[in-house]
Amino acid sequence: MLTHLPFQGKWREENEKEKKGKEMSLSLYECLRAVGLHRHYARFTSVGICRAAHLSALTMEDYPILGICCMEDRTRLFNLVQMVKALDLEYENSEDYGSDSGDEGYTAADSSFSYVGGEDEENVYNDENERGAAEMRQGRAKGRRYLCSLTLKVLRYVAAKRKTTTGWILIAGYNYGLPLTSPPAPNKTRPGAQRISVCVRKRPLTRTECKRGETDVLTTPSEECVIVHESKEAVDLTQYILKHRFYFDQVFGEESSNEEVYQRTAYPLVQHMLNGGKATCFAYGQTGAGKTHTMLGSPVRPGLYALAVRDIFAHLSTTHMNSPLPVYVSFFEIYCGQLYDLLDHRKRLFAREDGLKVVHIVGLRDVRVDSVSSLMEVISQGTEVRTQGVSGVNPLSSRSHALLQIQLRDANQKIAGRMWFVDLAGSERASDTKEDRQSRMEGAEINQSLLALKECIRSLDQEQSHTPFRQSKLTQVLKDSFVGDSMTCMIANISPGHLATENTLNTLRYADRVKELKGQGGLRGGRREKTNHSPKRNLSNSSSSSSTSSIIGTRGKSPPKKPKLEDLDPGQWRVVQAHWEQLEEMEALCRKEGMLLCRQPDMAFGDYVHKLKEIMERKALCVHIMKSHLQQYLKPSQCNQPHHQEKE
Ligand SMILES: Nc1ncnc2c1ncn2[C@@H]1O[C@H](COP(=O)(O)OP(=O)(O)OP(=O)(O)O)[C@@H](O)[C@H]1O
Repeated sequence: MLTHLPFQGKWREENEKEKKGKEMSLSLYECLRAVGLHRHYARFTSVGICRAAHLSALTMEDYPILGICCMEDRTRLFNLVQMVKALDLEYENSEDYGSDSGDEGYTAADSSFSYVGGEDEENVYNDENERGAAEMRQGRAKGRRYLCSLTLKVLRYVAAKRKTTTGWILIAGYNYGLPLTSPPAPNKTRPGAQRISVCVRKRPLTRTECKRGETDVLTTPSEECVIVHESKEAVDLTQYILKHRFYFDQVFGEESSNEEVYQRTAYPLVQHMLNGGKATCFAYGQTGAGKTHTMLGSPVRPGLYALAVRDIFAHLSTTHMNSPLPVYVSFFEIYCGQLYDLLDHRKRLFAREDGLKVVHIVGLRDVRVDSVSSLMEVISQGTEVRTQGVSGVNPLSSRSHALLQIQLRDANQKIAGRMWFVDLAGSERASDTKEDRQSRMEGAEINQSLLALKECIRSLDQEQSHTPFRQSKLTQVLKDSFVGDSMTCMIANISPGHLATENTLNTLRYADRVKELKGQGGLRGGRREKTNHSPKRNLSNSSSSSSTSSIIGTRGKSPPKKPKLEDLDPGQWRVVQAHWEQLEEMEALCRKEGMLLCRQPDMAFGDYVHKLKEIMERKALCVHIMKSHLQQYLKPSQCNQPHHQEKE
């Protein structure tokens, strides 16, 4: 407590000695500022507390003397004192810390600081003492470095502490530190009625996962929202939880049945097909996340294939009673960029474009089915020969994309409706796969095709004139589904276990990207306005949109505002920092490999990270970068430096 401390005596003397005409302390001010108590700085110094280290002697009884009265300020000071106490040992033992280097060397003028040591001090010492003076200067320089790191530690500690003590950290639509998704607009159309819908399905923990003691890190608070609770560790080793919130057209919890999922995802597509249209339903996700369970199901719980065919036959039997349209199915896989017929002993197939740019799969076997059971028989034949492999995540992982095509044909054998069900290969990172060459090639091929698929769906969504079908075999054979009046639904399957958190986040980010730019001129614009209250959303919006305006200046928009670093929480600082370093590293590697790095204005931070990861994995030749654009938002060096925050 202050009354028992010789602060009026020993500290003051010490401080008098230390200051010697120099200005007031930096680190104390910075520490107080970090917790929002800098307005009390004068009071602190007036009672002799001029250095951050002095704070460790404070007790709560001293708070009123220092003008700290309200509960909030008391809590802040308490946290700060604990922090300084925790660092005390380091402070005492630090070799870097010069014996006389307290808070000297800096001036405090309101909230801006400048260094005033150095030159002036040299005059204090004469030539004989030059060596000693040089040593002292060195000591001070070390001291200043130490002070800087101390201040940083205090800042990080306090920020982390503040978050942990208040509970969870919430990051909306988390994307490498940049939130992307927004809550859905209130009057949105039903998922099935949209041309493109993106849904998420969470499966329950399996028995094996339960036995392993895995915990469920996913919650689905509403039909459109899923939250990932990611366990993290702060710099001071404090554990905290990051909550990543994502919004989709439809989110299915673990209690949802295949029938329910079907009704809200594929059923509208089947109706569209029965009206002569084209539709595609994708199951996407990490291996073991439930794609096959959703698509194929089991005899007891039939999946989307069977449920769709059930409805098709039911419809045909009522509307075409006399001569129902024949139903044909074909089933093939795309493995390492090659097509194999699963209904014809894995015969190699070729996708060829005719003069009208229509893609045909030459040699593909069609099988006519007349009931659900005959369809299931055909599918089980094909599934048996589908390529599977061992991934780091799953001992029996699907390593190919399986495509089931259901066609209705009229009397002239012309297509009167077509539907694709695509069970995509496991989306886990290539690094999760085994190290042999074949597995790496599989992983790279899968990644490339998934990326191409995302691009195609996005361009379809935005009604762009050019859709990059040829980027992969998958998009090439599905070309027909991306043009005209087609409908698409993507079901992102996610595993709830904590060990799968990273892959789950990647799946959700991917799905989020597919949907991200939905209706740039419409829905998303509306959403953006609606959700601009959050500083994090401001960051997201400014980083992922209108990025050209400040660089190219062609869109007539005012430049996006810089996000303020104080608006980011510590979790974001760290992630941005970490990914930035990773980026630099990857970029350097790309250059070393002689790769061409070209820049494209409309690229968000998350995309950039993804692209670089992709390129590192598949060694492609081109990556689109808007680094200078990113830099203006996310200067990593600023993340930890309060001085820069000040300037912001
Ligand atoms: N919604 C669910 N309810 C109950 N069990 C599920 C559900 N989804 C998946 N499972 C179970 O989880 C396990 C893995 O599911 P599944 O084989 O469908 O994964 P996958 O994503 O198809 O994997 P891969 O890509 O390797 O083929 C299976 O045992 C399956 O029965």
